[in-house]
Amino acid sequence: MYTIMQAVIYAMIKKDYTTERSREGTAALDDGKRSAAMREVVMNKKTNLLQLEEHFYQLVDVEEPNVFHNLFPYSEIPKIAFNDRIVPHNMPENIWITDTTFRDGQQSRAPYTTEQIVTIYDYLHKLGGPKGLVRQSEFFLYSKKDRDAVYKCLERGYKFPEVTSWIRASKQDFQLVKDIGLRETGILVSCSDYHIFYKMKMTRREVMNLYLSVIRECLETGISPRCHLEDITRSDIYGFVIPFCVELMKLMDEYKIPIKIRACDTMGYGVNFPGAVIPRSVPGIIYGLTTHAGVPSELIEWHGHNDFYKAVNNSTTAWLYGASGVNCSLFGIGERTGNTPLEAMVFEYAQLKGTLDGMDTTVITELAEYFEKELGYVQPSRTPFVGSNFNVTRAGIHADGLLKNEEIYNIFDTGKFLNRPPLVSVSNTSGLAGIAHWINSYYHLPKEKWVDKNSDLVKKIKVWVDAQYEDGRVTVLTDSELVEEIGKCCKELNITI
Ligand SMILES: CC(C)C(=O)C(=O)O
Repeated sequence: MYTIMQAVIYAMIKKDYTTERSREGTAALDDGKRSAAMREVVMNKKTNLLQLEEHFYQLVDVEEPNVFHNLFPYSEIPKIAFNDRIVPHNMPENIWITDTTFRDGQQSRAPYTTEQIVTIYDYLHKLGGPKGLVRQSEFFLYSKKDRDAVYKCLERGYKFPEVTSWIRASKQDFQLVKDIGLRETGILVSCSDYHIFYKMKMTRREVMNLYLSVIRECLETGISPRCHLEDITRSDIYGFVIPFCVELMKLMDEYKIPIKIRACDTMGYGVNFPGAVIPRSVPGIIYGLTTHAGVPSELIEWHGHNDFYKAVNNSTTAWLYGASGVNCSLFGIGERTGNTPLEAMVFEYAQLKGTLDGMDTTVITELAEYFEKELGYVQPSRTPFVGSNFNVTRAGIHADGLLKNEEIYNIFDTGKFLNRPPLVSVSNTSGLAGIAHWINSYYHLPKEKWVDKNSDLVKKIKVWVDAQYEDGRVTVLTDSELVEEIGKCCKELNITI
């Protein structure tokens, strides 16, 4: 039972919250007095808080679906609305990446062979480093081929990425997870009224009861459930998600088995702008889960999609506001526009934490090469970190800068971290500096042997390059064309490089 003081605080909070909700049709977030009171309650009496939340956040069992047509009017572009409620930063001390290359990733392309899965899994292990920052990876268990891949990955004996599963939510499948020797499984618990009413044709109460009974069955088998709250960015956070998560936390207390919450931004509607309203606000959702549903950070993961180009920023935002995990797929390969690219979050991690903590970023280049050679997957050339042009400059003026000091036009030491030193490609806009840089980097010339942009060789090549474009050429020059021409010019000038 909670104390009278806590009850008073809650009455205060509830009054405030209810007024806000009716005023703005959205959730209460933070403001000075209330959050201080909340924090005090959280820090002093966690269990009591959960009891209080239970009283406070009851399921709102609506008769008609709330599909937020004010934010998502289907025949118009979705809207981003603001109530200017600001949520405090709350980055957990430990943050990490989880992987869905073999689940969401594989859903959107031809299946990988068992051998390919094992090779990619090896790479993920190496990339995550000794601290296992690529912490988990999830696998289908549907077919024999899926299960073979799991067995082969388990045989590797790596602690990280931990192999987890994705199954149909049924007793037999929970048993299968257990028999294979896995500890955790993902379970689909779609949470927006789009899914509850239109897809499942149920009420919120019915769906919640169904989910809770399935999760209870999973816990009975001794398996830790990871609840994938599909379409959370179109869901009623306070009317469904939080009451549901409060129930999940109670089950966790009862069974003493961790229950994870994966917040799935299925359609990529999440935004990270301060003061945006839920359900689109990523900070607001994470705040609601940690503060109102009492879910510990280490049990919250964000799963993003890139429909509005926001997958990376939203995932970083989830970290910043209290989710320990971000769920990603390699190169962002996933449904429609894809998921949060795993390699991007490696660099987000390093930027937020000031260290790679042992992650081996050169593996990203190896993986990109593997995907190209083995799977025929060529990265769009301008893709950050892995596209053929990500650190290639064309304009002469930029090449001039690169020649003077690489730091001017390269994002970081890409040679060191990705085995990809910056390059210039030669075209009509490269200028003398571009050609000089190309020669120096292509032939790996030591600094003392660098050719200067005013050298006879560079001037001669420039005449040849200009002539190509005067004849109407529109493409960049290939390496072999340049090598041939440089060879000829060196002969004529009687020099070697
Ligand atoms: C199917 C669900 C879990 C998902 O991946 C998503 O919502 O994006």
